Amino acid sequence: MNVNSDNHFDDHIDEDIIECLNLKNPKSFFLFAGAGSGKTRSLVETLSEFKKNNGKQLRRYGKRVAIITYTNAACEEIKSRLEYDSLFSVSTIHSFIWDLIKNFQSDIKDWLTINLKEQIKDLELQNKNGRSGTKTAINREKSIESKKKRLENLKSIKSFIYNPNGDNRTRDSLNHSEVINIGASFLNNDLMQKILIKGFPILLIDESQDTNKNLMNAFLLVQKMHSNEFLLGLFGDTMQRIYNDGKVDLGIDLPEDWMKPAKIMNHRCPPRIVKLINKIRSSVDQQQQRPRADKKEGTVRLFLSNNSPNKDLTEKNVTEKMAIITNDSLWCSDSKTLILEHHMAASRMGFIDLFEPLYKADVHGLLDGSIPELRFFTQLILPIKIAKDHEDQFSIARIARTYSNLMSKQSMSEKKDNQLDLIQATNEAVSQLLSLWENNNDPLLIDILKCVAKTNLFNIPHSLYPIVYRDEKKIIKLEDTTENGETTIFDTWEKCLSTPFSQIIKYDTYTTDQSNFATHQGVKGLEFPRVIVIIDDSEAKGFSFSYERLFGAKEKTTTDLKNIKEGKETSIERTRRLFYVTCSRAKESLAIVAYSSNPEKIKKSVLAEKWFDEKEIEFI
Ligand SMILES: Nc1ncnc2c1ncn2[C@@H]1O[C@H](COP(=O)(O)OP(=O)(O)OP(=O)(O)O)[C@@H](O)[C@H]1O
Repeated sequence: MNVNSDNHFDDHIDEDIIECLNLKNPKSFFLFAGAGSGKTRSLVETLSEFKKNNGKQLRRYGKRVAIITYTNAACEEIKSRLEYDSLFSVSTIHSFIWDLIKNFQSDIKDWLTINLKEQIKDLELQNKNGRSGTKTAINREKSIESKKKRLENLKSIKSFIYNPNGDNRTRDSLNHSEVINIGASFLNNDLMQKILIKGFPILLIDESQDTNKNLMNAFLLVQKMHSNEFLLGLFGDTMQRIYNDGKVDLGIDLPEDWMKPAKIMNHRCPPRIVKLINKIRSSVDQQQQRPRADKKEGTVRLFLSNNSPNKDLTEKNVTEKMAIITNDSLWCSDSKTLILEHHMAASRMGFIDLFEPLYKADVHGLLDGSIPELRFFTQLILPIKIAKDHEDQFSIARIARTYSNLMSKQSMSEKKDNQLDLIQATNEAVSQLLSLWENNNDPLLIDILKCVAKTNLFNIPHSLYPIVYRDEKKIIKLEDTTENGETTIFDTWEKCLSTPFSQIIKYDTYTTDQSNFATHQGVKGLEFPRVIVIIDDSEAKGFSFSYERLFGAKEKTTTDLKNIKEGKETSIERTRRLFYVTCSRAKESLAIVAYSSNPEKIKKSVLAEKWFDEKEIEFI
C-alpha cells in the first residue's frame, strides 16, 4: 500500500503503548504527537485494552490507574469514555494531589510553618535592606503581620481543608498553589513515593506540557527512583504549551529506558491546514504531520485589514466571503471565532485594565476565572449587585445570610441573646455596600473592598489585607516599583483594584464563556469545522505576543534579542504556539483575520516565507 494513503500509519503506536502498560515490566513513555493526532483517543483506547488483560489483577491488589487531565470537563469526557470504571482514577492535578496529601495533616502543618517562617524572614530582610516609609515597605509590613497571624493561627488548626474547585477562603483552608507546592515537596520523600506507587503503579498525564514544572519534576523523580514498579506515561504536545509554569524542556533528555513513540498522522485537519501548521511548527522541532488520505484539500485564507474601525463588520464580511470561497453557507451561521490571546478579548470587551496587571504578573487562574481575589468580586459581590438590579431582596438576604461574617455560626453563638443586633448589622452593612452604586456610580474595586472590610460583612481575601488595612498616612514616598526595580504583587493588585466594578462584570462574562469569543486556552482539545482566527497586535498591548514579528513583518525587539541570547523564550515563540493551537482546531476550513497598520508588508513577508500562496491572501 502507498504509505501516504495509509490512514492507519500510526496504529502500531497504541500497541507499543499497550506493551509499556505492563505491570511486571513497566516502561515509562512520552508520546510525541502534534495537534489532532489522536492523543486523547490513544489514552482511552490503550487503557480500555489494558483493562481487558490486567484489570482483574490490579483490582485484586486494590490498585488503580491514575489519569490526570487539565480541566474538569476533560476529566468528565475521559471518565465517560472509560465507562466510569472504578479501575481508573481520573482527576485534575489539584484534586489528585490533595487526595495524596490530605491524610498527612501534621506534615502539612509543619510544611506551612516552615514555609511561612521563611517568607517572613525574607520579607524582614527586604525591609531591613530597603527604604522605609515607602508604599512597598508599608505593604511588606502588613504582609509580615498577616503571615505572622496565619502562623499563629496554624497552631489551633486541627485539620486543613481544600476544595479544588472552590475559593478556600476560610482560616483552615489551603490555597491552590500551596497544595501543588506541598505535593511536589512531599513527593521528594521516599515514604510518599511509596504511597503513590502502592495506590497507583501507573500514572498517565494528559496535557503534560502544561503540568506545573515542580510537580512534573517530582513525578519524574519518583519514576527514576522506582522504575521497576512505577510507570509514568506522558501525553501532550510541547507545541501546545500555554501556561508559563509548565516544564519548558519536557521531552528533552528523557531517560534511555523510556519509550518515545511519535505519531505523524493528523486525523483532524485537511491537507492544506496540516501544511500550514507544519509550517508554523517547522522552526521549533522536526515533527511534521501528514493528513488523512480521505480528507478533502480544505481551505485557508489570510484576510489583511488596515486596522478597520469596525471589526465586527469586517469579521462578518469575512464569514460571507468564506461562505462563497468554500461554497459552504454554514460559514455565516456556524463558524467559530477564536482569538489568539486573552488580551484581545480583554481589549474588545472592556476589561483590559483589570486584566493586564494580573497577566503581566502571571497570576495563576486569571484565564479560567479561578483567582480567589477576583472570585471575591465575581462570586460574592456580583450576585448581590445583580440581585439589587432585579430588586430581588430574597436573594440579597440569602447571600448575606450564607456568607456574612456578622451572621456566621461563631458570631451567632457568641451573641445568643442579641442575634437581632447581628441581623440588623448585616442589613446595615449590605445597604452600605449597595449604596456604592447609587446615582449610576461605577465604584472602584478598592472602594468596595474597603467598605466590606469596614463593616466586616464578608471575609476579604487574605492577600489583599495589606492594601486594605494599611495606614495610608504612614506612606511618605510613592513609587511604582520595589527597591530592586521589580513590580511587587501588591503593585499588581493595587492597579487591578483601581479599576471600576463594571470591568469585573465583563471579565466574568468572558471567563464563564458567555461571550462570543473563545481563546486558545478554552479550545484546547476541541475542534470545529469552520474556524476564524483573529490576530491583532494593537489589542495585545505589545508585550505578550506579536504576530507581525512572527510573520517576519517587523524586526525583533531588543528584548527578543536579549531573550534569545540568554536562551529564554521570546514573545515570538509564544505567539507561534498560540497560533498553532488556534489554527489546528479547524476540521474543514480556516480564515485568519489579521489587523495591521502595514498589511502590504505582512503580505510580502508571508509570501516570502511561504506561509500562504498569493491567491490565499486578500485585503479587506
Ligand atoms: N486513529 C484515528 N482514526 C480516525 N480518527 C481519529 C483517529 N485518531 C483521532 N481521530 C480523530 O481526530 C480528531 C483528533 O483527535 P484527538 O482529539 O484525540 O487528538 P489530540 O491529539 O488529542 O488533539 P489536540 O492535541 O490537537 O487537542 C478527533 O476527531 C478524533 O476522533
